[in-house]
Amino acid sequence: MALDLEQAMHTADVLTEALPYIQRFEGKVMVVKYGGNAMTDPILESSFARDIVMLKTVGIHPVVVHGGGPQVDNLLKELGRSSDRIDGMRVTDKATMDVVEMVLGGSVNKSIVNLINKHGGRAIGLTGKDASLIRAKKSPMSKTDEQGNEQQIDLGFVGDVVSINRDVIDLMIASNFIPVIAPLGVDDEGNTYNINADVVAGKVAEFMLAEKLILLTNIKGVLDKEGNVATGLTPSKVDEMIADGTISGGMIPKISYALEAVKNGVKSAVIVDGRVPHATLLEVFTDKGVGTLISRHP
Ligand SMILES: Nc1ncnc2c1ncn2[C@@H]1O[C@H](COP(=O)(O)OP(=O)(O)O)[C@@H](O)[C@H]1O
Ligand SMILES: CC(=O)N[C@@H](CCC(=O)OP(=O)(O)O)C(=O)O
Repeated sequence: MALDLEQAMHTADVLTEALPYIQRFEGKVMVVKYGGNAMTDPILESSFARDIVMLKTVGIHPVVVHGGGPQVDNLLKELGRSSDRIDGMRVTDKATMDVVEMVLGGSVNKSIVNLINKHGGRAIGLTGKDASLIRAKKSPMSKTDEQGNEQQIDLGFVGDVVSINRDVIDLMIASNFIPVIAPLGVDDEGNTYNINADVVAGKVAEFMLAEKLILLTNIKGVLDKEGNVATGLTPSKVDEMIADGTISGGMIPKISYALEAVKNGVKSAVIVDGRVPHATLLEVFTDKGVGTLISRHP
């Protein structure tokens, strides 16, 4: 009996600790990017879905943007195909684009929607093509070779975000739905583009002037040369870390677009370990949020 009371007091403490955060964030938009690498375990998937439902229930407006890179890799492999990545971007030819659309706009999007709804949320899945939510253009890319010459790289159907039609998201929020967005975009000619999910999350956060951008991934945060979680990152420090190879691969778009989102009006962005159960709740409702924080007011 005494133990039960102790447990109940602990629960009361936890709820009380959350109160100022609930009050502060009520009515605010939070964009949560759910990376394919964080979708690995059914327990973690459920804890993610419950966190999103919890945010909505206390009056915050979560907007989910998801990835699914490893899931695309799996289907490509089953089909006997593969694709290269350059600085975290998948080189996407027409046949790869079809697979990307099938996986991100299909199975991955629907399973996240299903999971959130199973936990009592009202999620609606959409891709950037629905109501032209994500206007895109072909992404130009260049890289400096070992001789110091700039080389143009053709990434195929990889897109950059031109604009986000926030009316669509506002409408869903106003009707109490949780938007779950797959990172596909469309241009004026109707071409479909594969866009890195971190880029889409950063841009959605920017266009929504979100309170927070939470990027869930499979590592503790941005690691410095010594392997410690880096904090207080500035654009020039990040450029330095990319140039010397400390930041590479999928971390390049993640940190770059998180910085850009904050520069363009998002209050804070945080790169957190999605392998920790309830990583989103910890980040939003406690002081114990961990990972790499980028904020306008350090
Ligand atoms: N400096 C760094 N700090 C942390 N992770 C890094 C760094 N440089 C490269 N990475 C790689 O970036 C990965 C996260 O990016 P990515 O695989 O695209 O994840 P997600 O699927 O969550 O978007 C990490 O697992 C790690 O391998
Ligand atoms: C252009 C590009 O790289 N697009 C990504 C989109 C999915 C994604 O970003 O998934 P994660 O967040 O799980 O890495 C891809 O094709 O893998």
